[in-house]
Amino acid sequence: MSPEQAPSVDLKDGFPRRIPGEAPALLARNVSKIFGTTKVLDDVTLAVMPGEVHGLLGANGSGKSTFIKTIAGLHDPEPGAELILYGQGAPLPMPAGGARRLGISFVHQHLALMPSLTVLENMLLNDLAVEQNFNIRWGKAKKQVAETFERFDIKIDPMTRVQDLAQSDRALIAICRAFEEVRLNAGAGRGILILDEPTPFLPKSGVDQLFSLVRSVVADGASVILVAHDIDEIREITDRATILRDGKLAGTVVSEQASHEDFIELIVGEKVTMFQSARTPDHSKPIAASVRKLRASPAENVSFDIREGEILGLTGLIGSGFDRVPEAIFGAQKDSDGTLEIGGQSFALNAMSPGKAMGQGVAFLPADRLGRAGIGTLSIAENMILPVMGDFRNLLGIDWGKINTHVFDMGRKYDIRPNRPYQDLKSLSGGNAQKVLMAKWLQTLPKLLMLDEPTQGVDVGARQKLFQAIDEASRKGSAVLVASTDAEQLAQICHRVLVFAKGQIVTELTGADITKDNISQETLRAHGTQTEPKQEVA
Ligand SMILES: Nc1ncnc2c1ncn2[C@@H]1O[C@H](COP(=O)(O)OP(=O)(O)OP(=O)(O)O)[C@@H](O)[C@H]1O
Repeated sequence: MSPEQAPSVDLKDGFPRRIPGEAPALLARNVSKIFGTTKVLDDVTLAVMPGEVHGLLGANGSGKSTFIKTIAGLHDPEPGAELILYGQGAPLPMPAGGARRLGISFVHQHLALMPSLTVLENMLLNDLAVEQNFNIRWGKAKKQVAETFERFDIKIDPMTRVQDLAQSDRALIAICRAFEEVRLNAGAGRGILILDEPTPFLPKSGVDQLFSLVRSVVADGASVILVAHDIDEIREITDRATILRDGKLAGTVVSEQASHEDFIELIVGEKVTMFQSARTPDHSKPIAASVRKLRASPAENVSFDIREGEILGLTGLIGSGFDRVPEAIFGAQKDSDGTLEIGGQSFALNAMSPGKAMGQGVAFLPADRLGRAGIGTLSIAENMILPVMGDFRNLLGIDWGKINTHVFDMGRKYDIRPNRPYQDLKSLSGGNAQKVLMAKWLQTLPKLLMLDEPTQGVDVGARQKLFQAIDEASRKGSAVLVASTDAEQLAQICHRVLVFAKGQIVTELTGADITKDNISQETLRAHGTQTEPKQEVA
């Protein structure tokens, strides 16, 4: 945001005002929410000014999504809550469709897209909910969506089915739909766009694209609330930020006046020691797995070895093919080719299956946590216990008492909140669900553990615990393959990082060269100046 666009800050009452006496675009006061016996929001007040980008931060389970879903009308708040938009009282509980009519649009964590419908149908989903299909002029709608995509520089065919899109493209569609809604429904110079963790699925270029859209929306006078875990992103794009801790307001800060450490302390409530791996691969350890001539479009002719106890990062821009590698090794990717050597045997990847891979001690945690990685309608215990169910059989069948004790201990170890083994996975906050799924695989001590974006949506404090757990698994002998676009995460945990461009490994970083800046630079450089690919890395 340029200085003339940025709202000036009047700290007398904590609200930045562009015009003296200007009312907040959104003022939510005294919002509380109780689920069962747990108060997950406790008297939260948030004010967002016209033209402001306001960050909303907090540890996993601190209540951010619940707060947003309350504004959206998906949850009813406890009595006493108030919502005031541009100085006018608005209904709370919010009736169905009410927020949209009042010019508030949302991108929720689950994106609210229908995978079996086309991109075009998804762009019109809210209209489809209120209009008969034949009332929609499809030709005109297709043209409008094409124009919108052009304005947002999105290169996706509107007739593609959403189920065929990468997660990052799905996020762009949901974001684009919300931006359009605000523009069309709110009226000139108004509107509130609420983005609940839109960035974890986006590559760096997508984040830049999103931020330039955010800047253009607020330059027109609309306001944006952005929920994110990435403190650097929050400091880059927001004017102010509100931090929730255990459902309560921990503070509101002017973003450029708060340091990275200030944010961490407000989020966690204490200082946090950042995890850092030793970054020294042990070359004396035997090779745990060898991948040869792997092909899984766009990955092509990829070969590398991974040693026992090694944490190997795979990275690149989205579309460079690095994220296809774990899927292909696990037999979860159709039309892949090449071989995997593990445990003294060689497996053709075109005949690989998840069952075969697991039989060889290979575990894989995909990024899609409530799609392919976990089952939302099953409990924490059922999800966590699936790969080790056999250990809990006795003569009478499955010993659920023993399972609950084990899952509770794992919950304590990985800081899963709430630590209730019988609770459905889908009722956990995004980050806590991810901790359950990580624990599920870490407990099996696999020969080869493959993680796709393992700490997506996990807060800064819990991340350090997961990094320690990954490190512990590697010290016990697991070879760990981490596919991620998160350079900071890779720099914290990896012993070696392979950078991909156009389907090939083009750079290898080891030891002290593994820094956040180096990984980001190499990723961009590899994309722009790809020369001779490295065919084989050992
Ligand atoms: N429908 C529900 N039923 C019971 N508990 C719920 C429900 N929805 C949320 N919770 C609980 O409310 C608390 C706050 O969850 P919420 O999703 O708001 O956290 P969050 O701050 O958005 O976390 P994250 O960063 O992990 O997304 C969590 O303990 C969660 O388990």
